[in-house]
Amino acid sequence: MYVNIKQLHFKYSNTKQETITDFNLTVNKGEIISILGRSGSGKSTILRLLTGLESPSKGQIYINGQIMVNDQIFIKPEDRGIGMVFQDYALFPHMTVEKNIMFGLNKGNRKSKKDRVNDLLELINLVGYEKRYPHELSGGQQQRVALARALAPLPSLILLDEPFSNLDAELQESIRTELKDILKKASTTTLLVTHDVAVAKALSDRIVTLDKGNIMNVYDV
Ligand SMILES: Nc1ncnc2c1ncn2[C@@H]1O[C@H](COP(=O)(O)OP(=O)(O)OP(=O)(O)O)[C@@H](O)[C@H]1O
Repeated sequence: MYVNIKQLHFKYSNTKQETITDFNLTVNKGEIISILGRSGSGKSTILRLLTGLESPSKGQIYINGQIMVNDQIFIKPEDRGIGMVFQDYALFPHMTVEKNIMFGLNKGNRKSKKDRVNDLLELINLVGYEKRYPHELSGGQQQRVALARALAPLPSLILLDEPFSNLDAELQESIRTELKDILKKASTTTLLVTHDVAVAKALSDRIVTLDKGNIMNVYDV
C-alpha cells in the first residue's frame, strides 16, 4: 500500500477526550479516497496529522514506504512531499495564474519550470489563462489553479479539504466530474475530506466514513 496510517491517536491539549481514536487507513497508489463525516467528526484533524501540522500521541504514518511520523520520528511538513488544496484555494491574489502555479516549483531552470506550467495548464484545461489574476477566474477555475499549484512539484500525495465548499451548488455536478478526470490523468494519489455524500461518491474510488475520530465504514464506489 502507498499510504499507511496505523493506530493513530490524537488529543488537542485543551480537550479531555481524544479527537482521533485508533484511526487506520491504507490507500493504494493512484487511488482517490474520501473521508466522509459530519462537522466535528475529525476530518480536518486527520489532514493536519498527515501534513505534520499536528503530531499524534500514538501511531504511525507511512507514505510511499517512508515513515512520516512514529514515536521517535517526525518529518517536518515541508519535507513530507504532500500537496494541499485548501477550502478557499489560498491563491496569491497579486500573482498571475502562471506565477501561482510556478510558486510550487523551486527546482529546475526557467525553461523546465515553464514547460511544467504549460503541461499543468493543459491538464487543468486553462491554456490561454496564464496571464490572468485569480479574481478574473470563476470559482471552478480558481480551484483548478490551486490544484495545479499543488501538483506542480509532483507530490506523493494530494489532500483536498472540502473541495466544493466554495462553489455554486448548480455548477458542482459538472465540476466534480472534471476534477476527478484531472486527478486520474495526473495519476496522483488523493485523499479528500468532505461532509457531502454526493461529492464523495462522484470523486472517489473508496469512501471511509468517520464518526468521532473513528472509522465507521469503508466501501468501494
Ligand atoms: N485547536 C483545537 N483545539 C481543541 N479542539 C479542537 C481544535 N480543533 C478542532 N477541535 C475539536 O476536534 C474535533 C474535530 O474537529 P475537526 O475540525 O477535525 O472536525 P471536522 O470533521 O473537520 O469538522 P468540519 O467539517 O466542521 O470542519 C471537534 O470536536 C473540534 O471541536
